[in-house]
Amino acid sequence: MQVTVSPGIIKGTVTANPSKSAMQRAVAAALLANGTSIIRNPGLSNDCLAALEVAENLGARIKRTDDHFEITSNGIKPFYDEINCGESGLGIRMFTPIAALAAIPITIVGHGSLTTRPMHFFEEVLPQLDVKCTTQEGKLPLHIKGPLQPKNITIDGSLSSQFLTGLLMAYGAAAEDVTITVKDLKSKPYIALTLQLMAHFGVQVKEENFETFSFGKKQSYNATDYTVEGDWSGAAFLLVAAAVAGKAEVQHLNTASAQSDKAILEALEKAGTSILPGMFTVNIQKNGLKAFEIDATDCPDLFPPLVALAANCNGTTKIKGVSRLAHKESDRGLTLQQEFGKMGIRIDLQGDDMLVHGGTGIKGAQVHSHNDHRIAMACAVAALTADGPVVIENAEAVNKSYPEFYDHLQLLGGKIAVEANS
Ligand SMILES: O=C(O)C1=C[C@@H](OP(=O)(O)O)[C@@H](O)[C@H](O)C1
Ligand SMILES: C=C(OP(=O)(O)O)C(=O)O
Repeated sequence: MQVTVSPGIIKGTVTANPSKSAMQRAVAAALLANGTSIIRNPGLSNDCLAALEVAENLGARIKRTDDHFEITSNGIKPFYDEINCGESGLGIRMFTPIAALAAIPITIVGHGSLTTRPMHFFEEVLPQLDVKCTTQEGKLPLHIKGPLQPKNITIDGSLSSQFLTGLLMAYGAAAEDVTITVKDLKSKPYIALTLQLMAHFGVQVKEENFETFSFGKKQSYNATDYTVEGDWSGAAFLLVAAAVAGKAEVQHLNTASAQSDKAILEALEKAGTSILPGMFTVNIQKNGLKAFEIDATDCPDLFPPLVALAANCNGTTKIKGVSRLAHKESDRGLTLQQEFGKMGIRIDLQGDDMLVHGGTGIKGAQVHSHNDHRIAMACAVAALTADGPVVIENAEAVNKSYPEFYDHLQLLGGKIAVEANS
């Protein structure tokens, strides 16, 4: 699919899409519980749909109604010996330890960008928990055979927090008097989100300095009612769109959320935009933009909207944490440099820093998403202040996290033409 975004003014109100990070965790917790859980405001992005399918294959029964999902489960009772996590990094890293709670051999597959992302962590860590595990030279497919036995263990958290999320979720159903110790954990707020979600489903973990995670007496997940929060990661693009090209109100955003990407507010403030955050609404307005400095090590998904913002700020913006981007849906430091380069914006990558030379004028161009949803969305936002239309190839990549994205941008006045069969 090819989408053309023309320069224009942003004005209007929109409701944030549901957070895929929250939804995927809730589906996993509902699978681990006994009974029927209700998930309200459910996400329907590809990553969320993949999580629902995995939960079904691991034993849950799922009923979809107009506005919620009912997930009925009796713990991990796989119907099949294979699960498919689609393109979701969180999905595979969270559901692998969960699937390993079962005693049968299970093959775990995925497609697209997921087939190139690193999984060697499992080969190193799962055998320490009595799970046999093989990969294809550190990549998919994974073959596992449990049952996983929670034990005291020390892991490396520097590549991704998602492996720890998976272990925490699985330990929640089976652990007794054990501790997970983590060295050099990155993306810490995502772990706060995991612990918050586990607590909502009745499982408590004692966390200290994001280094030790202790489980006391054996616990079990309670089936419950859960409403998925609005997604700060997707909304960040809309907030930046307003900051560079007009004004907007984005509703259903919890400013007290554990989501890491609410840090977009800090960047917008540093760039000098005018923000009015309510508890569940953010109003944002263009207001003379200046280059800024921010550390995005713990909120790596913000790089693409931050680059779209920085391209519009006079001066050189410095964003720290670029090494975190190498193993996302694309090598995002490089793809941002390449695609924004086509639009006339120079980006330098210096060690762990990204330098965006903004305020030099954005040019209309033909760009490519590299099958990375956040690259497609960043280019669409950059187009709003370009000197001509920006044509985005492989624009359907947004379906991974935010299928409503182009509709939402249009609701805010974005001029968008979609060509289905290019
Ligand atoms: O737990 C999660 O929901 C996520 C964690 C982050 O990954 P890392 O921990 O690998 O940074 C983030 O980039 C990803 O989009 C979603
Ligand atoms: C990296 C992302 O997701 P995941 O790692 O879950 O595939 C993302 O949504 O940008």
